[in-house]
Amino acid sequence: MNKSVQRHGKVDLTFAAPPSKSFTHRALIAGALASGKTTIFRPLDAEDTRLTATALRRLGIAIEEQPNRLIVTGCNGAFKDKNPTTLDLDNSGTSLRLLTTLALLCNNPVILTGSARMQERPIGPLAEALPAIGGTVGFRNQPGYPPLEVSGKLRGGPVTIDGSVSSQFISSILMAAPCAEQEVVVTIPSPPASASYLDITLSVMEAFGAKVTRDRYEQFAVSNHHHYTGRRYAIEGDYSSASYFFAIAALCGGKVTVTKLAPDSVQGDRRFLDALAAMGCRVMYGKDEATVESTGELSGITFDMSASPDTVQTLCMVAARATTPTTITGISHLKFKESDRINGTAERLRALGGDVSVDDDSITIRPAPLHGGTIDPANDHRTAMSFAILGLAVGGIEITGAECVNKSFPGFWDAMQDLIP
Ligand SMILES: O=C(O)C1=C[C@@H](OP(=O)(O)O)[C@@H](O)[C@H](O)C1
Ligand SMILES: C=C(OP(=O)(O)O)C(=O)O
Repeated sequence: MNKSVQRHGKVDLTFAAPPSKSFTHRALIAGALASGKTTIFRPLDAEDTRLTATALRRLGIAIEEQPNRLIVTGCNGAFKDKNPTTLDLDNSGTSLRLLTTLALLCNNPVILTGSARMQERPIGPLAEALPAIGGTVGFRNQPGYPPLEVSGKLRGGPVTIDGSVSSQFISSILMAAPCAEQEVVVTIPSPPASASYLDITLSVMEAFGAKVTRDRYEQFAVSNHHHYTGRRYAIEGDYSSASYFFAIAALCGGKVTVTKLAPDSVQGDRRFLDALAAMGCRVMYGKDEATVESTGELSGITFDMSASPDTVQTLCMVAARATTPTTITGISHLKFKESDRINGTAERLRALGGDVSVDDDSITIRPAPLHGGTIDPANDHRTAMSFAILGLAVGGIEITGAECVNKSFPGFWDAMQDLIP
């Protein structure tokens, strides 16, 4: 499916944020490990969250679908798998990484695999850490990359893990830890990438009854005497997906309100609004919504996005229309996402006339007259959505393979119907 995007003038629009992908993955996993049933209200129904649900079903978890809710019957920390299982997680990094440690709660070995791109996304640091808590990991092809086979029992104990490539490695151990045979103490020797996602992980763990003692992002001690209990759990709105709507106000001028967002959310991508404010937008918060207002005049900024990886590309689009340069730092791990989002974004902006330079951990975007062109997102949902929004300011941008947004935001093009018919 291709989408042609033309320039649009000032807007005055309201959108509803879709449910959070990260919270939905975690609620499914906590509900699966819990004792009793969990009702998840307003879960995200997207390709990635369906991959997590399908994998849990393959491990014997009953997940019933009802309108706008899922009913999960937990296994009380021990899966009832009868045979070795292969889980294909396509290109859902969160699904594959979080499920890797869950394999230590299975009776049989579990093979975790995925798409060609998923097999280029590293998992070595997690694999190196698992033996310390009872796991055995083998690689089917390239060491350090999926497909991997995981077996063993979640004994628990002290474990040190490098989170510089992905916070998901740490979240994986944390999510399973309440089901270990002994307390799990996770030590992180250097600041983890995307640290804010560890706050999402702890938020869900504690909501389901886990007990975690933390020392900043350096150490987490998870009690094995406080297990997950099934509950009613509502998914909050997704700030990563909401960023595309907010960016419309910045790029076209006018006002955009996004509802169904928690103003006090721990989601790191809430910081995208701070970046817009720093660039000259007016940001206002309501009870469960946020509003961005802009004249369309934007100043460049220097901004650390290390805890907000999924809105870096959205910010790059806004930066491309600012009157002074922008440098975004803390982004080295974006090389390992659905695509190499640092060089991929730079190359695509340059193809539209952009003036962009990159190094291993940052991208700098300078003012330049942009023109239309064709953008192939290479099956990266965030590349497709980001450049679509840029098209509303530049005009004449064609997005090919636009269905790739279904990974995280199946309703994106419908929501944009009035702007991108
Ligand atoms: O834990 C999660 O839910 C996620 C963590 C982040 O990945 P990294 O920790 O690999 O940066 C983020 O990019 C991804 O979309 C979701
Ligand atoms: C990187 C992302 O997700 P995942 O790591 O789950 O593939 C994303 O949604 O941008």
